[in-house]
Amino acid sequence: MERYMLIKEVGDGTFGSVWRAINKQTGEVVAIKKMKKKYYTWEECVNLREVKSLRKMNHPNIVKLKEVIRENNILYFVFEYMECNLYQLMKDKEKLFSEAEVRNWCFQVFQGLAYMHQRGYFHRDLKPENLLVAKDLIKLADFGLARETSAIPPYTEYVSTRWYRAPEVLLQSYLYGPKVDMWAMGAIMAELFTLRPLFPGASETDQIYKICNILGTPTMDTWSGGLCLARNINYQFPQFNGVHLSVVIPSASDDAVNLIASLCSWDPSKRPTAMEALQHPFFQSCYYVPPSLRARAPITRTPPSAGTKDLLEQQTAKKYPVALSDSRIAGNFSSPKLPAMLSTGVQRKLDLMNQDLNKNDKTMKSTVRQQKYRPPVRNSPTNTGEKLANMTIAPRKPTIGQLPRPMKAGVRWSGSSSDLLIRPAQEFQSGNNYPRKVAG
Ligand SMILES: Nc1ncnc2c1ncn2[C@@H]1O[C@H](COP(=O)(O)OP(=O)(O)OP(=O)(O)O)[C@@H](O)[C@H]1O
Repeated sequence: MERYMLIKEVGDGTFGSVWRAINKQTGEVVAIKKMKKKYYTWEECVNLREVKSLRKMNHPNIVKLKEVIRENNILYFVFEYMECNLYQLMKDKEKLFSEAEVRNWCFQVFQGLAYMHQRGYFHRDLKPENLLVAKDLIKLADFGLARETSAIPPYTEYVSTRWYRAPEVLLQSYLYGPKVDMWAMGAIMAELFTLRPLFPGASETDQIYKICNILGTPTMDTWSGGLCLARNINYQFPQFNGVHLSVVIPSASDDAVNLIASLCSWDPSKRPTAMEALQHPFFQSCYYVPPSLRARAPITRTPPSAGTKDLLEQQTAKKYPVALSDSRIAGNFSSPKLPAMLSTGVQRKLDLMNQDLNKNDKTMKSTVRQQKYRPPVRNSPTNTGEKLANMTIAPRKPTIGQLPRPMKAGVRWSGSSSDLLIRPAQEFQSGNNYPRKVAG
């Protein structure tokens, strides 16, 4: 560790604190995650999920693990450094992000996800804090909960931060898969548009309540498997008709709303894969023609109906999807100031995915924000957590089209989930000191 000089703490997670540091020999700025738990042998370290999964991943939208160091029984991960996380970008934002910005980020995240899902991993804890941003680049981080899809269920331990937790996980399915990441992305994408969490549940029960409130109660048609899961744990869904997502996310285009709606399908099998999401019309403009080709070829967009094959054919034809959908950003590609990672990594994205498709058959089948974004306290991840088992929520009076009340700064609540929806905003205490901890 003497090779590194720690500069400043930039993050304090459940498992470790993260520092901006400098490699004294090379001058390179890195992020060093110092694990809180002590590690007395190397075997313990190499078996860590974060190590096992990350060392196998090499993708421009997945944060690069450079080195693992164990010194005095303390474990350090050395990562490439990223400027901030997506939550930090959202929390102080006064104006909404443009759709082009949302599109750019989401396109990249789906590429990272497509890559990791194809390699047989899923993340399981996607949330804005785990999406790291540097300029126009965004990368998946925090693989502490990543899991191999080939791992044998049941998956019983704690999974994912509540607000982004898929309904099958909330209902204690032991057989969930990569589609949990797609659900989380639907919730994150909506949050990028509104700067407020889509399903800010105050507890696991309230989490399902909030989902029902927006999506409508699941039915045999929309999610028969979910009704079984609920029955298994003696849980009764609250009754809601739901609202159209365009009402909840008014600034999003029809394409964006359509994609979010399919990502947030109750039934995991109805959610698109990451590869399918990349081909959604919302990303139609995300195809970048390198400057060298611009004079010769017009930008070709992926037809809305294009399948994987078409997409891959387009890559072969050197139409690089780089999630840079406006000309200002695209122009940056010819800039000599462009960071090396942009010039090398980004254009390889779908090429890498293409390789993986062939190689790896393990693939499993602008308005000012009205309220400051101040989520509630959350508990640390826990294996026990509160459970829905044996808990029955009496059907509440159906409230057609009722939306969660905008969250006030520092909203704190006690009482039932329904209170949250009906209490006047002024009853909420205000204050800005709420840590964004919603796990459990
Ligand atoms: N490579 C990086 N570059 C810059 N900042 C980083 C980097 N990695 C992590 N961070 C910052 O540190 C925070 C915590 O990191 P990380 O999520 O890996 O820790 P954790 O203990 O696993 O957290 P969690 O409580 O989410 O499980 C991130 O939200 C981010 O703000």
